[in-house]
Amino acid sequence: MDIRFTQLQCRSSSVTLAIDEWLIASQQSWGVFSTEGDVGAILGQLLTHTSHHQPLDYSGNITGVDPSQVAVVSLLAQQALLEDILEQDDSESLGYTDPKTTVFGVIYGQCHDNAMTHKLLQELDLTHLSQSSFSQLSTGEGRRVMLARAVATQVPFLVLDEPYAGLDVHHRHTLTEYLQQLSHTLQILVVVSREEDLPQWIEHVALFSHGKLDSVMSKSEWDNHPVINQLTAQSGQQSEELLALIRRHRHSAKFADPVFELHNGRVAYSDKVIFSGVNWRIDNGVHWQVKGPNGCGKSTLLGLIFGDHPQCYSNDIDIFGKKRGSGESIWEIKQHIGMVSSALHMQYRVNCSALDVIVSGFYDSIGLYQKPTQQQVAIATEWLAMLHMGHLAKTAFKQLEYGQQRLLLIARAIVKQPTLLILDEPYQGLDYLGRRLIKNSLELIAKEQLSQLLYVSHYQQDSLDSIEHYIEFVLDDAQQGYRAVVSGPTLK
Ligand SMILES: Nc1ncnc2c1ncn2[C@@H]1O[C@H](COP(=O)(O)OP(=O)(O)OP(=O)(O)O)[C@@H](O)[C@H]1O
Repeated sequence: MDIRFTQLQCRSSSVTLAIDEWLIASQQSWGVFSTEGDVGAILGQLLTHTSHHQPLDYSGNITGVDPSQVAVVSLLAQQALLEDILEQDDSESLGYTDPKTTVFGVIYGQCHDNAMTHKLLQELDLTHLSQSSFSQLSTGEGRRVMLARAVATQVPFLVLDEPYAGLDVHHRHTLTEYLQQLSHTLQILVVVSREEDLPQWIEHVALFSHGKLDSVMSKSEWDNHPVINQLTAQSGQQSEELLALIRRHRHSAKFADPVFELHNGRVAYSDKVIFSGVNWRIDNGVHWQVKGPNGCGKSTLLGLIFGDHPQCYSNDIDIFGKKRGSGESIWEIKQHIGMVSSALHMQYRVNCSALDVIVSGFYDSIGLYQKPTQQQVAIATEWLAMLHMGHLAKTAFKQLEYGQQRLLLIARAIVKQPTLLILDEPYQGLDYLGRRLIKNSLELIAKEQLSQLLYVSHYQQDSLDSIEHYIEFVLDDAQQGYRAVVSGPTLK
């Protein structure tokens, strides 16, 4: 397809996109780097004539595109599919068998071709998950299914919005090679907000700044472009301002030491053991990063701490000085914990306003069901301004782009300054500046001990200087599933 954008101006309630002139010539694949805003989501909607919220309002021209021949992979599309599948599985659950939409079914549903489905399962390292329920997959597993599903549509043009988000190092590497192979037969638009995610094989790069197409260039020109240095300088000052806000409202609380202890932890499902023999203690004031490949059980482990994993009562856990299951209420525990994760993002399906989402952090609720105090509203309003979302205070959470939703959920987790701040791949969907802002702020929160961090990210670049303790899951050939290796300066 020869796709040409001319004098395009696009505006939705929450984002804007502007392109004076851009030609994606037939056979070309492009990398798109965006400093700010959900450019990938809007491009995907424009090229497929679909909209997740209200129809997109735009002026100018887009020529040469056949929307039925374009497929999009994005975090928002993954979220929407998951919601549909949960609804569908729920509505079928009145029967005697446990309904589940399998990974195989999700891919097969697009091509109705057994051989192709098996080939895609193999190419994307999903064969072992073929009969797993789509809704129970880990984040990285789900991302790979979304890509397989898009390829199964057999359209000649793919828009991949942050295709590497949530993938572990190994799968990021294999995906790059896989996309290169695909690019020989179809056109791909890879939209990223991390400079290291632009595949080396990409020849053309479009740079978007503040939602506007700033320039187009070759990959080698991109490699020497100064934009990253400029952005890094810009984000430093903003983070200081955010920390000043957190400091202004800081309060102190005393907690038992250790904060959390898991003895011989084990999580298993009928068909597999995820991990076993996990012994882990979180001492007061120590920050931890949880590491390991997709599907090893990182989110599961954090769910045991947070208390929303069904197997948290079958494990031997002490938290905040109490044995779990000894009569404590889940709210007693949760009031000391702030949490950001893809699972929470998925659960946050109520339709409250952007401001209320942040306020709901004071009550640990999904949605807001109590009348907040004036001070709580004032603090949440300050947060919104800091995130450049003041104008969206009354906009419904569901109307916002995925990255904006994620920023709100991060603010929701931090706003009450919890003892434990659990950040399970917090940056998913954030643009470059949003990610820098949050990363710098977390670094400062950790350094000043404003909260104790439990942190998951697959990117080496996301490492926080203040985190020196690691729990890493490694596959154990001698036993089924993973075991955990803990390391850090105060541990032997
Ligand atoms: N109800 C369930 N039944 C069977 N398997 C499940 C169920 N729920 C989760 N799993 C599996 O448990 C494993 C661990 O999932 P988890 O989300 O903890 O992984 P993770 O380490 O956080 O992965 P990622 O890096 O992709 O986020 C995955 O393989 C997932 O498919």
